[in-house]
This record gives sequence, C-alpha cells and structure tokens, in this order.
Amino acid sequence: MIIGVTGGIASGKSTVARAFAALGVPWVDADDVAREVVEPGEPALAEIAERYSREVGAQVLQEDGSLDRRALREIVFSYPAERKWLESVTHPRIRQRLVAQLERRQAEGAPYVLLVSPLLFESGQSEMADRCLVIDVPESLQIARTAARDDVDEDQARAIVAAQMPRAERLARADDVIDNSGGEARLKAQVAELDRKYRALAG
Ligand SMILES: CC(C)(COP(=O)(O)OP(=O)(O)OC[C@H]1O[C@@H](n2cnc3c(N)ncnc32)[C@H](O)[C@@H]1O)[C@@H](O)C(=O)NCCC(=O)NCCS
Ligand SMILES: Nc1ncnc2c1ncn2[C@@H]1O[C@H](COP(=O)(O)OP(=O)(O)OP(=O)(O)O)[C@@H](O)[C@H]1O
Repeated sequence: MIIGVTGGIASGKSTVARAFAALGVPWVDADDVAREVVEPGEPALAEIAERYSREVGAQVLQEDGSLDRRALREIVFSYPAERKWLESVTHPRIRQRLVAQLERRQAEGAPYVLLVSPLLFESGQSEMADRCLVIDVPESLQIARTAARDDVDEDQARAIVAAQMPRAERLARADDVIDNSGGEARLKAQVAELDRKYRALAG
C-alpha cells in the first residue's frame, strides 16, 4: 500500500515522514528526487542550462557547474510560464525515479510506504497512491515557517504558496488529514493513530 503525503511548502511533510519512520515506515521523497534529476551530468540539467544561457540570457549555473537553485527559484516563482517549462523537463524524470524507489521499498517488505510530495495532486503523482494524507496548516503559519527555515523572504514564500494548490482544494481531495498547527507532540499522536489505521488497512 502506498500512502501519498502532501501539503504546501513548510506544512510539515518531512516532520510527519520522520514520525512515521520512527514507527518503522519507509518513505520516498519527491523533493529529494527533484534534486537528483538536476545533478551535474543529468540530462535535465543540460536542458535547463542550455535554455537559460541561449534563450533567456540568465545565469542558472554556479561556477562548479551545479545548479544555482536560488537563481532558478527566483525566476520560476516570478514567471509562471518558466515554472511550467521547468516542470515539463523535471516531472517526467521525477515520476520515473519515484516509481522505481517505491517498488524497491515495497519489495523490502514494509507494511506500507509513504510517497511524500509537495505537488502530489498538481503533478498527478497521486495516481501512484492508494490513499492521500494531507498535512494541513493555515497559510500564515506556512509563510512564517518558510521564512524562519529557508533563505526566502515573505514575498517569495507567498509566491510559492500561490503556485501550489489552494488549501481548500487540497483538503477536498484528502482521504486523511493531519492538523499540524499545534506542537510536535500533537503531530506525533495523530501519526500514531494513522499508523494503526494504515497497518490494519494493509492487512
Ligand atoms: C525551483 C527550484 C530549483 C528551487 O530550489 P530550492 O532548493 O530553492 O527549493 P526546494 O527544491 O527545496 O523546494 C522547496 C519547496 O518549494 C516548493 N516547490 C518546488 N517546486 C515547485 C513547483 N514547481 N511548484 C510549486 N511549488 C514548488 C515545494 O513546496 C518545495 O518543497 C526547485 O524547487 C525545482 O527544481 N523545482 C522544480 C521541480 C519540482 O517541481 N519539485 C517539486 C517536487 S516534485
Ligand atoms: N508542529 C510543529 N510545530 C512547530 N514547528 C514545526 C511543526 N512541524 C514542523 N515545524 C517546522 O516547520 C518547518 C517546516 O517543516 P517541514 O520541513 O517538515 O515541512 P515540509 O512540508 O517538509 O516543507 P517543504 O515542503 O517546504 O520542504 C520546519 O522548520 C519544522 O521544524
């Protein structure tokens, strides 16, 4: 059984995944795979570098040839068409690797596996999941936690939230919901309860 775990930026997906991992549940992470597909030597990085240097005239590589993530982030969250283009280059490759990683985890005999992705619904990755778990927090908390954690100011955090599915729409598609507006103790209690439910469902 595959449980898709989603929520907007800084909603608490990684924190939730770690709480499930403490109970022996493995996870695969779309953000990690998204980083792998643009590592030096990967075809997606070559496509990105070529487009930005030739067509757009922007520098998105660092001196060592790796992706300048901050530069690309500033472009794609200011220009929606650029974000769509980047997704068209990365998402098929991300999906392919997620499928392989999920198969590997399942073959290792886990009771169920988590597929953790910020864009589970937006990218159609939810088709790979049997159930979808949404981590829910108010937008104001998302912005505050993003700005506290990342090298991102509040305006950019708002632009990233705006590029993602609205909260109500995400909640409408959830099979299960974790409310992560409280502290970590409340989060862990909700995870423990869901783990019992998922183990029962996985039989
Ligand atoms: C734009 C990039 C280079 C910025 O890198 P950076 O290191 O600053 O951020 P990071 O990758 O850690 O992402 C942080 C968060 O931004 C949000 N985010 C990332 N990409 C997108 C997107 N295409 N649409 C909406 N939100 C996004 C997610 O909530 C994610 O957790 C990077 O996010 C990227 O390559 N995005 C395209 C690939 C993608 O869609 N990844 C999301 C997982 S499928
Ligand atoms: N219940 C909580 N109480 C206080 N802080 C929290 C709670 N849950 C998560 N956080 C903090 O909020 C930030 C975002 O959490 P986390 O990294 O788990 O989110 P995420 O959804 O995986 O983020 P992203 O998709 O942006 O990578 C982190 O700094 C984390 O420590």
